[in-house]
Amino acid sequence: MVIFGATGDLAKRKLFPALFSLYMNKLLPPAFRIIGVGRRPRTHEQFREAVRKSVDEFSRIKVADEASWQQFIKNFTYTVADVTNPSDYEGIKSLIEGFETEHGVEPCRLFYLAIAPDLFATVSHNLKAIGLGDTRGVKRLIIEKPIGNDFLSAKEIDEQIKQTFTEKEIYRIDHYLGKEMVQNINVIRFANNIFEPLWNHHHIACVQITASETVGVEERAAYYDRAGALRDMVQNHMLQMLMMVCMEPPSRLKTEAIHDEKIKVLRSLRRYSEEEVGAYVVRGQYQAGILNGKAVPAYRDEKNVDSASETETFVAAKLYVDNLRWAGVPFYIRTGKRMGAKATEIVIQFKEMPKNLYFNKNNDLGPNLLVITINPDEGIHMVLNAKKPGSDNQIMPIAMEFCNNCEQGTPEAYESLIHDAIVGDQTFFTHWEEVALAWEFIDPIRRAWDRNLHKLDFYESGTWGPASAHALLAEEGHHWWSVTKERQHRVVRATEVITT
Ligand SMILES: NC(=O)C1=CN([C@@H]2O[C@H](COP(=O)(O)OP(=O)(O)OC[C@H]3O[C@@H](n4cnc5c(N)ncnc54)[C@H](OP(=O)(O)O)[C@@H]3O)[C@@H](O)[C@H]2O)C=CC1
Ligand SMILES: O=C1O[C@H](COP(=O)(O)O)[C@@H](O)[C@H](O)[C@H]1O
Repeated sequence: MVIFGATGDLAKRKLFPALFSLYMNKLLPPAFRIIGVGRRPRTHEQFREAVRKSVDEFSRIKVADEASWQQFIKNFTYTVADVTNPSDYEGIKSLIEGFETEHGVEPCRLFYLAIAPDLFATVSHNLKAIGLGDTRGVKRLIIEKPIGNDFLSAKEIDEQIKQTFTEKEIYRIDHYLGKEMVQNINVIRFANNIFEPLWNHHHIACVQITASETVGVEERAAYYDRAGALRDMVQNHMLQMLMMVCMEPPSRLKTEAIHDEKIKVLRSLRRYSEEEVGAYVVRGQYQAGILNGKAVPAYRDEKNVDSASETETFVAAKLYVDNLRWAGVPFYIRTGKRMGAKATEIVIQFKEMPKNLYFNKNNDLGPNLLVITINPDEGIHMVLNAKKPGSDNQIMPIAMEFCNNCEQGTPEAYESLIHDAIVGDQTFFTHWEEVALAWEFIDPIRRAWDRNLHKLDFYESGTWGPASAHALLAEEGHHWWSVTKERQHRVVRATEVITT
């Protein structure tokens, strides 16, 4: 595996720890080599020390003994190369071929582009020019999101990389698809007969998908201030979770069948014109506030952010999937930085009972909820109504709960995805058509905001987004649910969370 961008943030925080965990779980091939590439000069030793630091700091599996560490790290080498310079690929080529000859193995080459998307085409082109693009054995290209910054730029990148790699050789990472509970959505839906008959507009009132973060822009302003939350999170992760919830059962558990069903969801996703965007999509930017007892600055005061930046750090939207299954069901999505808690979760809110036999002055009969918690807690819980102990007809919500990661740690998303790329399973990678359709949905929203047709709202750090994000649901008589760990036996309204 050649990692372009081996001196960068992604390699440090995600790729090296994932590789180490795979190694410790005996999920790497018996003979492998990791070739790190970057422009910064590094000796092999310095590179290996950087990998060790990253594993110590970020890996879920820690180094337990020096002997196994040495066995692992001896497979890492580094070479300096500027990917825009074709002659710099000579060094990479000789390291690859040297390894293959030494071990007498057929080529099985994975090129991981942990670099900016505007370099994807250059690398693919240069790999082909040096003869690394047409191997006898296996070659695969692993690329990160976001691919391009709109449909046209993504298409251009795609056409260029396809001069070297076929669709079947391109592994587009959306790390949310590597998360255990995102992969579990299909199983929960298609392996439980109690859910599938209810999974439609007859029984579901609305679906809410939240991916909230407490972190701010951190060190990534150069990228983020240009991208914003719409491109950074909605175009990929949020729409991927939506597809997993909405897709029809695939004819079989094969990559193509699953991709086909996901693509159909995006084809049914209602598109908004630039003029309509204001009625369905809210954008926000964080202001200063208090998070975990600590004062945090406004987005505009963050390092390397333009002091008049209009970049959105929060998006909420009301989406519709216009097909027979989902006609009329609102899908509310929200994602943002510097929010009240780190939580990724999906709430399926079922319709109310047709008649309330338990009507009392408290009006305490709430809807049933199925909550899929993705991060940091992994699990599912169902919120049901039960009799309040000792009362006559008072009702209280109770939760039936399964925790996926309480007893033992589960693999990190990058572990699953790197492993899938090694064994050639594209199921949890994004097909080009998903990328294209997602951009076609996103582009008018972005254009409407660039034209300032709809205003940017502000929210205090540590809260749940601007008031307009709550109004979006109130119009339909809904409100955001918050069912996080601290409140697992109590269902509270998001509005209460703000005030508590
Ligand atoms: N960081 C994250 O959490 C996430 C990142 N991504 C995506 O991953 C990719 C990498 O992101 P990230 O690691 O954060 O970025 P960084 O800016 O931290 O790292 C960029 C890397 O690219 C290398 N690089 C840049 N230009 C060249 C060049 N001309 N020749 C060779 N190497 C070059 C740099 O190496 P050097 O300086 O040594 O040349 C560095 O290793 C991006 O596409 C990003 O969108 C996606 C999801 C999350
Ligand atoms: O891709 C991205 O995801 C992270 C959030 O990922 P998570 O696994 O911690 O939920 C986000 O912080 C980042 O901006 C974005 O590029």
